[in-house]
Amino acid sequence: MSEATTSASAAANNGAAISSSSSQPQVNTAQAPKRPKKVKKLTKKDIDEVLMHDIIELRGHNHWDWDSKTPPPFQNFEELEVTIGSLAQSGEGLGILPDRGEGWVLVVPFVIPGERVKARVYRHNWGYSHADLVEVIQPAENRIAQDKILCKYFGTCAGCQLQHISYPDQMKFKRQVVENAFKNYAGKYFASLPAVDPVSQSPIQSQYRTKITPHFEALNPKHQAAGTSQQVQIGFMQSGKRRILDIEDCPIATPIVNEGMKIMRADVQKNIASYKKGATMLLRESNPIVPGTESDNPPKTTKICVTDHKETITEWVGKFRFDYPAGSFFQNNNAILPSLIGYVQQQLHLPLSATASDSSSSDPSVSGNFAGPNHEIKYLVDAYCGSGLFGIACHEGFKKVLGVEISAASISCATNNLVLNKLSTETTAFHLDDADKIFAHIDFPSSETALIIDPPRKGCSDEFLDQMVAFLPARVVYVSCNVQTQARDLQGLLDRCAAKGLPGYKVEAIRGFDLFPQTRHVEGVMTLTRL
Ligand SMILES: C[S@@+](CC[C@H](N)C(=O)[O-])C[C@H]1O[C@@H](n2cnc3c(N)ncnc32)[C@H](O)[C@@H]1O
Repeated sequence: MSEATTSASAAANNGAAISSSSSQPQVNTAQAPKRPKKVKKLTKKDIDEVLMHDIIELRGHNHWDWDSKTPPPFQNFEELEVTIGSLAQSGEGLGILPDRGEGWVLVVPFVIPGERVKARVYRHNWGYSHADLVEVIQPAENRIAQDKILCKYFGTCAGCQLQHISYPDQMKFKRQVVENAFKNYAGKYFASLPAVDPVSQSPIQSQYRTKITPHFEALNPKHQAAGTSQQVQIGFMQSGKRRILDIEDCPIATPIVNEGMKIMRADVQKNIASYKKGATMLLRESNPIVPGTESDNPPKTTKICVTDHKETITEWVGKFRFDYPAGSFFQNNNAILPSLIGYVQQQLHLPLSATASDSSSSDPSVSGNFAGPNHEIKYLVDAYCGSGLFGIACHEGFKKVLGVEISAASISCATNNLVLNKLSTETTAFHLDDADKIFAHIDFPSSETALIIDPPRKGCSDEFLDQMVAFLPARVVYVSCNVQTQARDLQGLLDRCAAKGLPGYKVEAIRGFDLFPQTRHVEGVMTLTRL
């Protein structure tokens, strides 16, 4: 059973999306999440706020009958029947309880809109409660049959949210997630945005993750002292609980990563008594060149699983080789990278007078590479460049490329990747710096410069957007694993332009890429042209 919060008011104190000073819970749907001066890690508040947008959309209004003292209209751990009305961005189903309170909402994982389900409530917020799925009473016609579900841990493990949904339906859901993000967090400009394009599919929907990070906890010393036998749990968090689920293999991870997991599990199990604390393990696929074949064209590669953060990973994206530290950032779905890169490249080189329909007409997962360089745009800036993925793979057609990254280990790999890919260090360079200062070092003419932004989940800081508006690159391609902060940043950018009396940017295209099949996550790519 899940840990319960005993009163709605206690839960509401955590759910800061709801104003506790007002007698009615409110979400300010007109404004983007408040941006701290220097952007920090995303908090539960931000996540609750995203969920609240989805709840308000389902209820059709933001009027509530409760104040912060109102307890939920049922007992803790009560089992309730509800019909699922929609899927939240979290991948959880939302259902209104018509006969309990006025429109109290249940948040239930692993369900599909239209299904009648039984769920056990365990944590309450102001106007909604989280519940474990107990039973699907009336399954949706499109629910994947239990014996066809990819993973035996699905429904218990917190890692995947969508394995019970067909892949085409996952794509429809993710497109909606992207659209809702722009509606809720760039609402002022939503009417002027192009329709969100269909999500580009991953060529494989299982065995795609090149990196996983399972956890384990040390044995409980009290049980050890009493000589009670204990089973060490090595795996991922359980859905809705703060407990680790023991997992022997993960069907969305690549085969070599699963082989590595077997070896690592056996090692941890054997030596568990020596661990004072639990830990998170790293398992990452690497494809190094087989020694002696370096001068072959192409050289032979092999697959290994790396577990040491400091080791170097070798990964191939199309014709490019990327070496990077095992513990640093790199995209986790190698199979979709050629089409993501092809699309970003195509978007960078759109004619500056392109229309939205020009830019979104082709499905990059089918068409592949870009049509050719746009001679109006000669310079490329790669902000948050990591180990140089976009700067290197998209360098063709640019006179100069400059990348900036805050991790010293990544930047030294990015520089080494230039050499590995035989790119000139005269025309392509990577600098160790804060992206907030990226334009301080750039003497490219802004009307001939394209900017790639690929920040962490928290998005860009105020300082980053301020300097961007001071520079005004002619083309921007913004890649993000968090479409809510991406949309918030778009609004921040356009607001800044308006405040300065500048015409701002036209949004050419918004498209999701499915880097994370079977999960709720989607990568957003947005293309802007300076007006
Ligand atoms: C989502 S990753 C993208 C990396 C790269 N574009 C890729 O696709 O491999 C974000 C990167 O931003 C870097 N980063 C975070 N904050 C930064 C900052 N303030 N300035 C520059 N880089 C930053 C991180 O170290 C990380 O490598």
